[in-house]
Amino acid sequence: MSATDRPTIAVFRPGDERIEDATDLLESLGAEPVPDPMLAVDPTAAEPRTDADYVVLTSKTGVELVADARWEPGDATVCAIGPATADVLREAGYEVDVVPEEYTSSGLVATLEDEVAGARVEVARSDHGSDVLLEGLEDAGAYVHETVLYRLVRPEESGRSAELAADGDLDGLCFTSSLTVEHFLEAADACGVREDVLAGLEDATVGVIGEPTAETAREQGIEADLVASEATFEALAHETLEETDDEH
Ligand SMILES: O=C(O)CCc1c[nH]c(Cc2[nH]c(Cc3[nH]c(Cc4[nH]c(CO)c(CC(=O)O)c4CCC(=O)O)c(CC(=O)O)c3CCC(=O)O)c(CC(=O)O)c2CCC(=O)O)c1CC(=O)O
Repeated sequence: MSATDRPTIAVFRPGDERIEDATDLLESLGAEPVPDPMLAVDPTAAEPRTDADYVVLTSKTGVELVADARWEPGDATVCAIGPATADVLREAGYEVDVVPEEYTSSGLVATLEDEVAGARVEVARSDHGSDVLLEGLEDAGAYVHETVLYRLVRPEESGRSAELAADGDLDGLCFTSSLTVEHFLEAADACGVREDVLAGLEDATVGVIGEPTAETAREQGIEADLVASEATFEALAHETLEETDDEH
């Protein structure tokens, strides 16, 4: 716990309004947020193909970039990986045709696999998107093309949360993607404290946004205490804080 007796919760969202929203939400729930952005966006200036039957968008960032480029979907079926991405599409004036029941790459594959045989599917996303989506759609018979709209990099100044974790001063962590886990541990390596961080996390609540992130954490030696009941930051924040309160 911090000097204020409020649980300290680290959050790693990109350093735009997403980290501000996350910080505001955690504060409103009674936590002391530790904002430590682990992702920065580096646009490539690439644009989605215009001849696709289906176009898949997997993030708010991707939507903002295509909207800025005044991308026109034409007759394509527009698919969003989850409700947050769908909301940003609608706010930008696009119609959203498909949102899977489970907000993950495999959830999208499950939703589309019966209808995409022979179709051209454009996947527009970052340079770190998972192969599950491309391979799953190809296995369903689609002609899949990926456009990398942006690269995701670790901000140089990131790492404050790793130092706190190494000292046992974090009560909870909210990991919002696989790369946030990897970059958090890279930051720990940069400070030479990986082993202390892993030990410090034993007493903290580790929350992750979805099963893909939980799997990455496991591969890196971090066992998640909870997987959010749906892939939204709101669910992740509430559930991580509840678990943190239960444990302290
Ligand atoms: O691991 C990486 O960082 C690179 C691959 C990657 C993972 N996430 C993003 C885009 C992105 N989303 C969020 C938060 C968030 N995730 C989801 C569902 C979701 N999206 C993906 C990837 O496309 C996955 C992984 C997968 O299934 O392969 C998942 C499942 C959850 C998981 O365990 O990762 C949603 C739902 C939605 O979009 O509607 C959200 C939004 C939640 C909300 O706003 O409430 C983030 C972090 C963040 O918002 O803090 C990111 C990374 C930043 C960005 O790209 O803008 C990617 C990149 C990609 O898809 O190419």
